[in-house]
Order: sequence, then structure tokens, then C-alpha cells
Amino acid sequence: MPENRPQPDGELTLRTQAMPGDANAAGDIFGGWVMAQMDLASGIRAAERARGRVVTAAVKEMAFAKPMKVGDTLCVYTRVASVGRTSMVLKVEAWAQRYLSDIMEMVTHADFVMVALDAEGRPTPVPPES
Ligand SMILES: CC(=O)SCCNC(=O)CCNC(=O)[C@H](O)C(C)(C)COP(=O)(O)OP(=O)(O)OC[C@H]1O[C@@H](n2cnc3c(N)ncnc32)[C@H](O)[C@@H]1OP(=O)(O)O
Repeated sequence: MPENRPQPDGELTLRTQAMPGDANAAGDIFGGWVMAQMDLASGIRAAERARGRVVTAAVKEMAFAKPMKVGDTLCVYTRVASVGRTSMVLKVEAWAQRYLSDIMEMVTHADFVMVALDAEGRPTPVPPES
């Protein structure tokens, strides 16, 4: 990526390719598919931080700035922005690497509130960082 372009914030947590089954008749990828991948990435990163089971408690406002197209590679970046008692706020960015190119564009981003759960599914404190 050229230096003057905006750069993703956070750690690359998930990459996957958008396929025809994820698109509408015009070839645009469903927003729900992008959101599901972001939720997956958020869950991976939060579970690593909590060193245990987590659940998505809330997703803050999300707007889609650019379309994803069939063949684009979705790259999801995550950053643990804050840790409460049992909850964590993750900054999650979804970028499209355009098909057969190195062009990267951010399609959407959101704050995900993830809650650490114990074995019984009750909120449990997030342990200190190891
Ligand atoms: C319907 C679905 O299938 S959605 C898909 C997956 N998600 C789920 O299934 C989650 C369903 N929800 C739940 O299980 C519960 O609401 C839980 C576990 C998220 C929270 O349980 P609660 O009994 O409300 O627990 P509690 O009030 O102690 O909140 C736990 C933490 O989450 C935070 N929290 C809960 N809801 C929200 C919210 N809407 N926004 C921001 N933070 C929240 C609380 O502030 C608290 O944080 P802290 O401990 O760091 O101070």
C-alpha cells in the first residue's frame, strides 16, 4: 500500500474472500456477511484477550462507506481499545483488498462490546493482560 493512503488500525485477525453466494444479484456483497466476519474476528481477538469464552454484547453504530464485490478479499483488523470489569471494547475495521490488486479500501468499522463468560455463561472478570 502506498504510504500516503490511510492505513488499517489494529491487528489483522481474519482474511477471507467474498464469493458469489455472499452477494446480491448485482454482485455487491451483503452487509450482513461483512458484519458476520467482523463478529468472528472480534470473537477471536476478545477470546484471546479474555483467555476464555466471550459473547458479543453490543455493536455500536455501523455504516458502509464502500461496497465489497465478489472476489475481493475481506481483511478484518481488530484492536482491544479498553477493558472494563467483564467487558471489552474492540475497534473493528473491515477492509476490502480489491480483486487481483493490492488496492485496499476500508468498507466499514464499528466498536464491538464483548463480554467474558464463565463456564456457566455468566459474565466473569477479564483477567489482567499476560
Ligand atoms: C441474540 C443473539 O444471539 S446475539 C448474538 C450473540 N450474543 C449473545 O448471545 C449475547 C446475549 N446477551 C447476554 O448473554 C447478556 O446480555 C450479556 C452476557 C452480554 C450481559 O449480561 P448481563 O446480565 O447484562 O451482565 P452485566 O449487566 O453484568 O453486564 C456485563 C458487562 O457487559 C456490559 N454490557 C452489557 N450490555 C451492554 C451494552 N448493550 N452495551 C455496552 N456494554 C454492555 C456491561 O456494562 C458490563 O460491563 P463491565 O463488567 O465491564 O462493567
